[in-house]
Amino acid sequence: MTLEITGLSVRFRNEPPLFAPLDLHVAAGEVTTVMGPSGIGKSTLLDAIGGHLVAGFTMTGSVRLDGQEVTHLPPEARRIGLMFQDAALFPHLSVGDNLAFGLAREIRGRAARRAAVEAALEQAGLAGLYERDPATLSGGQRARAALMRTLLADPQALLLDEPFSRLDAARRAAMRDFAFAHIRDRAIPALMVTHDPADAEATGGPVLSLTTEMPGG
Ligand SMILES: Nc1ncnc2c1ncn2[C@@H]1O[C@H](COP(=O)(O)OP(=O)(O)OP(=O)(O)O)[C@@H](O)[C@H]1O
Repeated sequence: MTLEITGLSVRFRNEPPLFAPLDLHVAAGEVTTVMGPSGIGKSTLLDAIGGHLVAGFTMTGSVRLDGQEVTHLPPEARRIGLMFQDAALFPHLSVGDNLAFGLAREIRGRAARRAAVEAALEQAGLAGLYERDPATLSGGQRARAALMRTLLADPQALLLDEPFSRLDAARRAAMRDFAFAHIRDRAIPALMVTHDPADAEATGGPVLSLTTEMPGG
């Protein structure tokens, strides 16, 4: 799976575009880091790619997954996973049911779905916590559960918006390894917004700096 962005720009109402038109190719299993000053439109860029732009914002340009144009598809048809720093688990569902909520529809039947969730919990270092109330998890456990819920939807691409910024240094490194290993294993392209150069370095991938400078201008 590859992610290809061509001439993408976003504006709010009739204001000037947030950033210069963007061309970007993210290879399978690669994480491209998006950096840039506060307010330049990093989160908005991810919203545009995922199809989640809020009212008032419009985009031009195109988003393709494996060569297929998804620009005009609703978010659920794009199958692009989004993980952000405040990703919350549903408080009224157990940890396991939170993950089951994310589970791809292709996995059918109670037993098969339960088994898929148990396996995912184990991979995330959360074995045995299926019935737990999310409120009783540690911050790191919650973050892993939220990331796993996103991964279980079998996304074709992953958008990470400061996913690790609430974690302490040790958990942060562990979560990064966990996330990047999944991205490589599943050979999906990923874009990660971060303010932390250490996050960018850990990806081993390219860094994209959003700017308002127009090319040649
Ligand atoms: N609902 C909204 N209505 C109007 N303007 C908005 C709305 N949401 C965001 N903006 C504006 O759009 C611009 C881009 O915001 P965005 O959150 O994408 O920036 P960012 O680069 O992710 O910033 P940060 O690094 O601070 O998170 C900002 O100027 C912001 O004020």
